[in-house]
Amino acid sequence: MHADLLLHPSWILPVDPTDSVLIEHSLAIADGRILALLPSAEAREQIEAERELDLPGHVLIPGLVNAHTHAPMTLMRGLADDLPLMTWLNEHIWPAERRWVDPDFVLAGTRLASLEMLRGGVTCFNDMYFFPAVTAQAVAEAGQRGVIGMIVLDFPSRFAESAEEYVARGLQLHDQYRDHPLIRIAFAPHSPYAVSDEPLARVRTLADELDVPIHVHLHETHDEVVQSLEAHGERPFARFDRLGLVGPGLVAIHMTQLEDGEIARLAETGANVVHCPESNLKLASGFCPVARLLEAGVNVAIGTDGAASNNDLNLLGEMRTAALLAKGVARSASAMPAAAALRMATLNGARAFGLDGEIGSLEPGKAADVVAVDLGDSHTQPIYNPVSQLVYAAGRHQVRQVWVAGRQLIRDGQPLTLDAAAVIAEARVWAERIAAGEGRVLGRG
Ligand SMILES: CSC[C@H]1O[C@@H](n2cnc3c(O)ncnc32)[C@H](O)[C@@H]1O
Ligand SMILES: [Zn+2]
Repeated sequence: MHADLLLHPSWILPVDPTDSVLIEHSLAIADGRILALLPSAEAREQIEAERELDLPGHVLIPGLVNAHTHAPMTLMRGLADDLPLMTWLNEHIWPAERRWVDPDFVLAGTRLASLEMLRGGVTCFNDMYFFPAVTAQAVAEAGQRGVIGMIVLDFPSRFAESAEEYVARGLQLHDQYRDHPLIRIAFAPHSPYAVSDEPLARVRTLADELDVPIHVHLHETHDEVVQSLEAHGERPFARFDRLGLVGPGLVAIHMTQLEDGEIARLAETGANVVHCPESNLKLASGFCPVARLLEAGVNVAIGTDGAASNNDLNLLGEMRTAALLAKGVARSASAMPAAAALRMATLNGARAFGLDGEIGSLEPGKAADVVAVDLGDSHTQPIYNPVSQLVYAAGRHQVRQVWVAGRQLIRDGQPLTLDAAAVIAEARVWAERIAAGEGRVLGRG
């Protein structure tokens, strides 16, 4: 057999149905896809590779999938902290976005986000933000994978005047990326409180026609549910169900407020939930009942949310928070084992966007989105169990090598497709502009 690249790590966590831990196995890549996983002794004998890479002390995992973020908001990291959701949004973030967000902001912010995520082993992310064509362009240029949202809101922004215009601009984006190998387009109506029934019904019809997922903030806080009961006489999830939006294409972000009947309905319709534990904790939004959702058979993925409410895009850290929080919420130490957290951050994320045939696990035939994490650091020693070390002890600086579709994007921790110094300098220019406009003082950092 001929391969372009043959990797020899100490462990491979393929994220297969039995949560295997492969020791002394190798992974072969050819034409951007995984060719084989096999014992290293056999691989060295049977596979003729253009390049071989010994990775002693490293664990290979599938590329991480950040299932919900707002990439350009890296430029608003730390702009407004320690506030509840609606104060944070209405009094700080939305006014700042009205003032600052334009295509250049989105380009600089997405590049900063891509750099952060790639260095942390995130090979694919699902995004919702203004000027999504600019996000898509930046992600494609970085060689990363992205699911980019056709956003819909009732209110105007610099991007669009009306719900109809948001939809029209989204459809143009969908056309533009119809055949792109790395970019997928999904609908992303913001939330039940920012999008009215008519555009939601249109989104549902178009999503069915185009066969794309619908990604939405849903049941993020208790106040959202109360407000919906006052305005519509029903809970937001019931309203979405009435409008025909609840099904396998629904990707519901947050879901901190759930009744038993709603969990059953999510399970029976095959809808997906994205858990954003750190954003929910920081905004004090509530706790997603992840263990109950998993037990009911709901597909649950993990997202960071934006860098203005987290405040990082560290999915390795998010897995740890998700696993620890699930145990606390369920009062059960086995509520989310380490392997379940890894599955949620990889295969479940892929599945939420219909990408599980292509990415999310290390299987022959799938795209070679692969991450090597060095567990040789003092704080991940000794290694009784690499899954445990990865989820409970490792830091993202231990991500050393990253490939997307077989192309290396991070080598020895350094980006190959992004100029880190230029990306940081560009972000700094934006920070100076925003700080000056908002009457804030920046240090030299
Ligand atoms: C339509 S562009 C995305 C929009 O969402 C805002 N946003 C960021 N984080 C959250 C969150 O946790 N809940 C609701 N809305 C959020 C972002 O600032 C953009 O305006
Ligand atoms: Zn969000």
